[in-house]
Amino acid sequence: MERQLILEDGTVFIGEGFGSELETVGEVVFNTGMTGYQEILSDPSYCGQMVTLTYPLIGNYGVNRDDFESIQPSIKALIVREAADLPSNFRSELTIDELLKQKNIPGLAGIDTRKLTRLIRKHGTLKGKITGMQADVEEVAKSLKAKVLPVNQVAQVSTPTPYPSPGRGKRVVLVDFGMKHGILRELNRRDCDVIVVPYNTSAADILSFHPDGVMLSNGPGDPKNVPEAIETVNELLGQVPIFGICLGHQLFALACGADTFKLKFGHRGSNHPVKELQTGNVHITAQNHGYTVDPASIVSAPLDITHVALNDGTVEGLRHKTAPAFSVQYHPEASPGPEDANGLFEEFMEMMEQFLKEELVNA
Ligand SMILES: NC(=O)CC[C@H](N)C(=O)O
Repeated sequence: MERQLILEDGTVFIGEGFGSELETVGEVVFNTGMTGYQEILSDPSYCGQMVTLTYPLIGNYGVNRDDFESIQPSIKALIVREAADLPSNFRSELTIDELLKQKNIPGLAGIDTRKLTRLIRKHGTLKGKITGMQADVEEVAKSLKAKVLPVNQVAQVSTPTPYPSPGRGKRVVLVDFGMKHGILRELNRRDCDVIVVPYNTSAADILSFHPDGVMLSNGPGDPKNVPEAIETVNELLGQVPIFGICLGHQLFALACGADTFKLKFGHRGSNHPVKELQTGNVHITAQNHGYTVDPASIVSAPLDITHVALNDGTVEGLRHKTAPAFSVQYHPEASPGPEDANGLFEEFMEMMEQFLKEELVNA
């Protein structure tokens, strides 16, 4: 069925609807990964966003049982050049169309995704609506312009109650701001005894689990929309080793007195080069973020910049000057990949071990 994507600036893309027939409004962003559509559409950090994929053929290896990054995808819509309806892969269980129908997510195929991406790069992320052909373009564009998108996405995707993911090793409290399964998978692989807690858990409640370390997950939206978490991270500083990823990194920065701002069109893809300043090593990383830490604000914060993006020089990693705490803007858990930065989980394990030793010495 013919459907259209209307943007707030009045641009229209007419294509073929697939998946759900729902009408939907969201922030339109693009991801440049050549593979990984299943992980992208189930990454809770995309909550409230419509994602266009620049790779032209999506769905060609189907959807499998294992590669989801959350149980319930919270992406608003998927926009593609071509949706493959005959996937070919031994793991494939569903087509992309079947999955989107099952999860009630609209898809739009057959549009010029290159043109859409260039538009977003030029004007910055735009609000958009996927709707039927009868909609009045001018009216929709006007109402989109005036529309304020919801800001409570973290509350929507975080777990409502704590739950354990047991292991015999280090006890890690994982604060769930919209966690990708990949983070839990990496901690479990290292035999961590993980307790996943809601985003608004207090520092006292986190410490009551006697953790060896605290992990701050990725998540959707503006980090400034979760002030309670900034407060919590601030209280935890110095008391327990902390490792933050993406939204967790931004919350860590804000908790240390630094600032964040919104990028024009963000970083979303699987091949973003990041340089580690100390060694000069470059890692190719998976990224998905619209906000970033302001480097000018770090000068007066107790933080060192450890990593920078090679494409645009933005901050990609931070370390606290005195407390055992560090964070990265990119995704060491990869999912879909690449896995260059996976060693950061080892660094976290070592940091927890070191902290424990120092505590024993000082006891
Ligand atoms: N993947 C993430 O955690 C994204 C963080 C934040 N929502 C941003 O867009 O910058």
